[in-house]
Amino acid sequence: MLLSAAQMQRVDATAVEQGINSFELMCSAGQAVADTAVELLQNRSGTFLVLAGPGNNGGDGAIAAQELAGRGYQVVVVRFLVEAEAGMASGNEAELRDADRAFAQWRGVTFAYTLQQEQVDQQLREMIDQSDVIIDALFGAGLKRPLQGLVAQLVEQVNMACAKVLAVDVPSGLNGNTHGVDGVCIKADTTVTFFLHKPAHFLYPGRELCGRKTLAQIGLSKAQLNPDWPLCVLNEPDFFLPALPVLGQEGHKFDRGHVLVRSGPLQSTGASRLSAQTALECGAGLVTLASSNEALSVNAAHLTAVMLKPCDNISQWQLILQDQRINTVIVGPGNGVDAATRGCSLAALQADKHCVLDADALSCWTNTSDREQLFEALLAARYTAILTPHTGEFERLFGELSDGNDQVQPRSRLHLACAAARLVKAVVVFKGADTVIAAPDGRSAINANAPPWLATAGAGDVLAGVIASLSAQGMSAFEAACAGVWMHGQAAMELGYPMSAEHLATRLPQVVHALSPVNKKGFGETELVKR
Ligand SMILES: NC(=O)C1=CN([C@@H]2O[C@H](COP(=O)(O)OP(=O)(O)OC[C@H]3O[C@@H](n4cnc5c(N)ncnc54)[C@H](O)[C@@H]3O)[C@@H](O)[C@H]2O)[C@@H](O)CC1
Ligand SMILES: Nc1ncnc2c1ncn2[C@@H]1O[C@H](COP(=O)(O)OP(=O)(O)O)[C@@H](O)[C@H]1O
Ligand SMILES: [K+]
Repeated sequence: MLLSAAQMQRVDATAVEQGINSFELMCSAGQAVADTAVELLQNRSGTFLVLAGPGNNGGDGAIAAQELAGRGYQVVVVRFLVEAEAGMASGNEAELRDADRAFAQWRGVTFAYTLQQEQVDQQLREMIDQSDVIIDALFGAGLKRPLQGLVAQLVEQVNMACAKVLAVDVPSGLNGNTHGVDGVCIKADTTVTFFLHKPAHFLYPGRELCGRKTLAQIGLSKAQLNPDWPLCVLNEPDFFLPALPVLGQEGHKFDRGHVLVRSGPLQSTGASRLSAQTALECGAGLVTLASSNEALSVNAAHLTAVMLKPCDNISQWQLILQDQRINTVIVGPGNGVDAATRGCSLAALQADKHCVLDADALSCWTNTSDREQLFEALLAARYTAILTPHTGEFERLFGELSDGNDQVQPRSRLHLACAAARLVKAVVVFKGADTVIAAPDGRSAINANAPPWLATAGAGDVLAGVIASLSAQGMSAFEAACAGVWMHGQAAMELGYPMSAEHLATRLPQVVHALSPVNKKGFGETELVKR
């Protein structure tokens, strides 16, 4: 599970309400920072510089300093305080007291600066240049505004320094609520976080700014979580494995679903074939490609196990949709940005099928009344549809969205995907380097296993295919989308760079195979007991 900075602060407060000593939490956090800092030195001797901010993030830094000094390392501490404490204080005196207690335990020298000071001076510059590991304990969950003045300059100096940088909780400047950076931010080699990661650690730019991520347990537990918080997870197999398709011993191919894919016209049939082929190879029982008569022979020349059906107009499409055995439909890949794609998308949504709308089925709603028609059909659909937009498609479809939480500005891809999912009651797979999968009930997942070479022509068509395949085999829309996105990234990782969408489509079945519980079950074996 992932928690925003605000939720983490709530966890902290709940812990205190439940009788957990907040200073002990800080001591555990500081010790974890020290452990990670030592690892960064890689068994060499060296100097640590702790840059400590005015809040509890700085307190963690002070505890780490004392711990490191106790282990015999040379440590320099610089504390940045608010000049007029009363005017600038966070208002939470208990938090300030913990940080002050931490500094009271620090036995070494503290160089004190005020945040109002205008420039990084020579002394500070030298301390940065002479250190081997810089511990960034400036700001964590309590960051309220962009870094300015002295700290902004300081961050720029640190980012240019040769020292390794260890960020405490988050790299200072990364906002744990908006998940973004407004202005400058520390670029860390390693980030140590406590209890649970934040979405900002896995969304860009945070994912890159954090460097390696480590998680330390400091005495918090599920007992401090609010069960009403919508689930946000890192998309990993543990999350979707229990939902993967299970095959009955006497199962029929129709038990594993029948996927219908709408082909593009003669000059653009490849995309839908990639989707269809992937859907079949990832386990769907049957796949049919509905193709115009003029494209039929081109499609036929490339397909064997995927079936073909002629379909020249919306009436024929609706007739095909009447087949009750077809349980899942893909519309969009290579289909064309036109009225026919709009009509076929609406008909699919109205036909009580699981629907994956991708590519042109997301781009063809060019005016407001078109979009309203789509949104109405999505809201009325019997099954939760799955939309798979990349950034351009998302912006065309959803434009300016409000997620009802206007205090969090600017909104990240996570906020936008969740808002879109809620608006149209569909699962939204917001594709990118940090693909977000959002469900209408507020659940969300951030995917982090996809390598950059996955961005290749046709990769999206393959993704639509695997998601539809899993959906056809009985997985819920959200779980099918999460599993499909992860498997897609994993297949690309296994292939390595360079890679084409065709390679991806042929590799995906191996990923499904490796994860599927059915391959561990030993079907077809007859146990013969001899006495
Ligand atoms: N369970 C938890 O949540 C725990 C949290 N701990 C630490 O506590 C941190 C959160 O502490 P706080 O809530 O005190 O917050 P921070 O220490 O992140 O910062 C708050 C202080 O910074 C000031 N400030 C915020 N943005 C500023 C800006 N742009 N320029 C100048 N000043 C700014 C605020 O006025 C306030 O004084 C976490 O990040 C973590 O490191 C740990 O001590 C262990 C337990
Ligand atoms: N930098 C990146 N790192 C990892 N995955 C990426 C990156 N950029 C794009 N992707 C993924 O590549 C796929 C591209 O899909 P899409 O944009 O629909 O391409 P196409 O339309 O060519 O099929 C998506 O799954 C997306 O999440
Ligand atoms: K920090």
